[in-house]
Amino acid sequence: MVLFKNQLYSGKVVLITGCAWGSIGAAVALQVCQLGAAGLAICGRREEPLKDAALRLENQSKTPVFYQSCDIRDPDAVESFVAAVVAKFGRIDVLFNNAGGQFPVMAENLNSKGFNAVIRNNLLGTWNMTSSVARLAFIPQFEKLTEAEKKGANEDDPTQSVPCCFPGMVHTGSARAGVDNMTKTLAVEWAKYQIKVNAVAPGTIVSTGTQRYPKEMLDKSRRVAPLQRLGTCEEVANICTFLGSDEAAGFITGQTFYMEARVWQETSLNFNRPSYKTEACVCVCVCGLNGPTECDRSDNPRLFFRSGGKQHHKMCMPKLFAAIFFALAGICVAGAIIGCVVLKKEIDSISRYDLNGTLAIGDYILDANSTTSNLTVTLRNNGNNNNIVNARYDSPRNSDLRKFIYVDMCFSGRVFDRDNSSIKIFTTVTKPYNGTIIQKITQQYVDNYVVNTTNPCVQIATCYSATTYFGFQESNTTAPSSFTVATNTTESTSIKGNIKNVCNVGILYTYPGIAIIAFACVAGAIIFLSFALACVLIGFIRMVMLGLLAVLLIGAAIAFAVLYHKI
Ligand SMILES: CCC/C=C/C(=O)SCCNC(=O)CCNC(=O)[C@H](O)C(C)(C)COP(=O)([O-])OP(=O)([O-])OC[C@H]1O[C@@H](n2cnc3c(N)ncnc32)[C@H](O)[C@@H]1OP(=O)([O-])[O-]
Ligand SMILES: NC(=O)C1=CN([C@@H]2O[C@H](COP(=O)(O)OP(=O)(O)OC[C@H]3O[C@@H](n4cnc5c(N)ncnc54)[C@H](OP(=O)(O)O)[C@@H]3O)[C@@H](O)[C@H]2O)C=CC1
Repeated sequence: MVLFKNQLYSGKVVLITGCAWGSIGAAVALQVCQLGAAGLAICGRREEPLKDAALRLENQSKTPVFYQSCDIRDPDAVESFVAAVVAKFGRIDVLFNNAGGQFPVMAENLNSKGFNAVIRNNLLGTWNMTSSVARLAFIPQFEKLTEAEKKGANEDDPTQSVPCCFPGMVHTGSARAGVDNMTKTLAVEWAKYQIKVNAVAPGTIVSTGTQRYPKEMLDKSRRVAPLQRLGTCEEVANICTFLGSDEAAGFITGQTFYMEARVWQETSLNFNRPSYKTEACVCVCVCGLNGPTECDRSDNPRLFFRSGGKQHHKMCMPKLFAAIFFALAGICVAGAIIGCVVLKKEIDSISRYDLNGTLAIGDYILDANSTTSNLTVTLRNNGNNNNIVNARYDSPRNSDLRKFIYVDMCFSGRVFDRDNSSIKIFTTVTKPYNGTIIQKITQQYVDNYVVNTTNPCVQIATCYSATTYFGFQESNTTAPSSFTVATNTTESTSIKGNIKNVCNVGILYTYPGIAIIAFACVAGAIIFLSFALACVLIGFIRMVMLGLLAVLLIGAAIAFAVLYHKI
């Protein structure tokens, strides 16, 4: 590909700083040599890469190459190098200030020495070289021209200047900004010598230099680049060669060419920015009277809410939703706490009957919170079954919502004073709240539960508004004579001491309404909290999808709760 006129650099002596093979400087050098440069001078701190580059350049062109080790930060070394170039080639026509560089570092980790090193490299070094070449070559050469000939040497400056900012490399950003201004200032100041001063800000270029940078950093550069790729040394060389040619760019001066115009601007915007999409932003602008605000100027499609006033508020949709969901989660947590406290209070108020002693006929088991009698143990003289002891249990609060109450009755020994006899239990339910259920439960105990002396506990279920009679009957159908004590109340005292404990009257299921609300609040808190976190972490679209899923889950949970409640 022939980009430039053959021999464009014919007769020109070119000085390029920093020219190791593979660097931008070397690419510029190759082009100018192949375009017929009369002489090339290169420098760098290390001699070996210079020697290598000089050999390659001479192999690929007819241009004689002069190289010398020189640190551009050292003004004396620069002065001596430039003098040597002038001595070697007699003049310098074009200077490419290419040498430079820095190291990636966060500002807070950058010490003064490091900052100074980079400023010296990129700003001071550039100045040293520019000043030396101007004083030792450009200006004297100009002075020697006849009036007719005074039409110019030119200088091309391929260091970057950063249009916006340079996150992660404040030192070089500062330096490049300095070079940008230096370019403009010298272009104006030295126009009288017909020196044209331009700068190139290449963006991120694949080179030996960037190979030393972390891959993530280069990936990020690629991502934010308008063209979604990194540049090549040759592409930078093209613009440099163009600018360095008086013939091609003779009227251009004082310019900084941003090869990848918005790259750093974009990088800075993306620096530490959350990952959610900006197009989902709601822009709430409370506008003043002075016309459009920053919201109007946004590139992204946004929703606007406006009112009068002087302030401007912006809030992104995910954040807005996150705030709402956090608030809802907070309400749910409060509801759950209140529900649990109420439930606990209710559970604590449930009677714990522990008679720890003898239950006598006619004794009452009192509800801890009630002065009314709840459980009455009486004798029932039914004529035929004269050996039956009956207890009657009236639920303590007929008006409340509790449903099932378990009464555990434990015996320390036999109910009746008769060795090795088993006891059969039966219950009779009157006024059942729910005949079917009660019957089922009581039936279970009636049929299956046989108390003997080694397992003397029974459990009897009752329900509110019901009166349950339960009793203990000897399995032996023939009533032993000693049981006749139960045939009348006066003799009932003989069962004293047989029933040791009637304990643990507790609830199975109390205040189902409150329980459901508390459960729903806990579930709601979890769900809303997840929503809020989803908004913050995964963005709006995914959050909406998660939201739909959550709505389904909530629906299923409510349906389950209602069904469970009904059953
Ligand atoms: C996305 C990419 C875009 C841009 C791409 C390019 O530009 S590509 C082109 C890329 N090509 C280039 O950048 C090539 C040219 N660049 C260089 O030669 C170096 O980066 C230089 C400019 C710092 C000079 O280095 P030197 O050794 O001659 O320097 P010195 O002895 O005068 O002072 C050194 C002081 O600076 C500090 N410091 C130095 N390095 C590091 C570090 N890695 N870590 C932390 N700190 C560091 C340290 O304080 C040290 O003092 P100490 O603690 O030692 O007492
Ligand atoms: N590559 C990129 O993406 C970008 C590069 N730039 C700039 O473009 C220029 C070239 O970049 P690139 O080719 O990638 O860099 P490289 O690191 O590949 O090459 C830098 C060259 O400069 C020489 N050099 C560095 N510091 C000094 C010094 N103090 N005195 C003399 N010579 C020096 C190096 O040789 P030695 O080590 O032997 O001294 C080397 O030959 C640099 O200024 C760089 O900062 C700007 C923006 C982006």
